[in-house]
Amino acid sequence: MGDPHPTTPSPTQTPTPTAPTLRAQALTRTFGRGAKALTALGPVDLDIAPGEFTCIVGPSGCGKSTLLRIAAGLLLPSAGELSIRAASPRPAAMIFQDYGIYDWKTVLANVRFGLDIQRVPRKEADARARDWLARMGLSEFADAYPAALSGGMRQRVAIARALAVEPEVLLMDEPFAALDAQLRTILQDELLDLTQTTRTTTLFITHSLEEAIVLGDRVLVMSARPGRIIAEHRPPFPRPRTGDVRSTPEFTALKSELWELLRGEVRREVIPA
Ligand SMILES: Nc1ncnc2c1ncn2[C@@H]1O[C@H](COP(=O)(O)OP(=O)(O)OP(=O)(O)O)[C@@H](O)[C@H]1O
Repeated sequence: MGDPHPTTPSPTQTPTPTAPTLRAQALTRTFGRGAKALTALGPVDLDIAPGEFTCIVGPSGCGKSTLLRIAAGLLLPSAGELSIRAASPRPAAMIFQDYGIYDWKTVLANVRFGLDIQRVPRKEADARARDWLARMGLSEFADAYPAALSGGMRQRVAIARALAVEPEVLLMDEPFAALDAQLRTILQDELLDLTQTTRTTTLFITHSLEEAIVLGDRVLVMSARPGRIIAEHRPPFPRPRTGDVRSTPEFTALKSELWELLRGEVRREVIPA
């Protein structure tokens, strides 16, 4: 049997300049068994370079969350593999659509949560959590409970909590989907600002093409289930960029191009062949 992890690239392969932080190879996930088995994802091959912000768009049910859950280690692949190249044993932090924060903990305790798990000393953890709350404009809510916060503020708490642990990889599953359009735009701009400073390697799932184009170094389009990557685009906006790119003709053109691709896949999902 051949070595599944050859160390020397074959002559036909172009060597990658930098080893990817996240790599998926022939990744597949099936749910259920026998006649009821449903292939949700794959095969997916994907490399994400260090510091790269990759967005994935695709029709509902095409396996986007499944891919992210495998990356987070919450789910095992059925075949293929996904590996994260990182220095720390818990390199990834995840942010969900429904915030995933604890109602019974104060805002400060929520932001400190990941640091407590990492056994960061209390004083340092408090200071780092307060620093992130200040960056997210939430200092005055440190002692409040999440029930007292708006949806946008809760999502800021979730972002602060994820970034406070200084993750090597950030996994975001439609983090702004529950917010209204104006707030969504504001949080997109904030995230743009933050991630351009931290340069955290990010995999971001969204239904919104605008969001993907504003935020992503790369936008990947997935097919209808079982989700495979069918196209890749690089928004032509140099970094650091701002939300102003939304009003450029290039933005509108790319959005139309992506929608043309996606429309076919959404139709396939709604009206299967
Ligand atoms: N634990 C599970 N058991 C059985 N089926 C599952 C499970 N998780 C996901 N699925 C199925 O796998 C498919 C892909 O689901 P997934 O949530 O990954 O899609 P998605 O692209 O994230 O969808 P959406 O955009 O609607 O959130 C769906 O058909 C879903 O019903």
